Amino acid sequence: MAQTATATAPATAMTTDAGTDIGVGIAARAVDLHREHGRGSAAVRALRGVSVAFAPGTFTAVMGPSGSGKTTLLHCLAGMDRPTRGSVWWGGTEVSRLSERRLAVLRRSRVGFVFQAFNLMPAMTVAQNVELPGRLAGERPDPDRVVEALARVGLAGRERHRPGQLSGGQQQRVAIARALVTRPQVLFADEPTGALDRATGHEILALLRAGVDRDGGTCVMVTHDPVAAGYADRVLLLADGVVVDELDRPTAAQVGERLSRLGECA
Ligand SMILES: Nc1ncnc2c1ncn2[C@@H]1O[C@H](COP(=O)(O)OP(=O)(O)OP(=O)(O)O)[C@@H](O)[C@H]1O
Repeated sequence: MAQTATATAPATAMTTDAGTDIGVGIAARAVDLHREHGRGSAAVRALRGVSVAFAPGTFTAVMGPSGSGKTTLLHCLAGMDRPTRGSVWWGGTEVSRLSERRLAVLRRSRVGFVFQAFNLMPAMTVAQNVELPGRLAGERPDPDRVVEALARVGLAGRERHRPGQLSGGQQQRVAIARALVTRPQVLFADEPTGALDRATGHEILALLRAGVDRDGGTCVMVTHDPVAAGYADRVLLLADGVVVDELDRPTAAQVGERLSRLGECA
């Protein structure tokens, strides 16, 4: 794709599929997002017109049945996948129109991503893992930032350990520090507690919640777990590639109930 000038977001309030007015102060948003995987008769319409906005300083959980498009939405929002149609914005920047090169540079500084499986390099130290994305981008590591990022996730003093010397929860903390080291506008997390036991999962969720409450970050998390979704300010429910419902300040019980209703409809 040709390199394009940075476009400016329209200064109008917007509405999600569920009809909630989000307003103009947004960290990220999707506008009429469509994503088709494959072509012709084998094509799968993973997203079929998702419009949603994420206000700064909020924690959103994305839920829905298997195959409803959660990961596809997260990847499009994080600039890791390109929508077939529609647009993705980070603040006033239209991400979906950027060249690959500009997108890669911007993605490094503006968003962080945490995976279920931690994705750490076992032969590297904790500090080297946190520095790695910057090094791959040709940047000189800033040791103070690495130390600060590790302190924020409760791992001060663990810089020289290897991932194999840490528990699963601590490894996920390293992955979160790696995602936060550039102080991104939005942290995206795909099932960040999926590989952890319940107690450790709660520690990670509390950490994500603190990143929003204490540091003013914005977090968007895919999860299958209603208890995890209970940490969020808002839950978006996806089914068949569209947002079908939205819950504000949800309890785990409310989320579970809506999910089972969705399951009955599926
Ligand atoms: N690379 C791909 N090629 C073809 N189809 C894909 C690809 N990625 C996803 N899909 C399809 O798109 C649809 C949405 O997938 P997606 O992974 O976004 O759903 P999900 O809600 O995250 O599912 P799960 O909860 O099982 O992880 C599914 O039907 C899936 O099979």
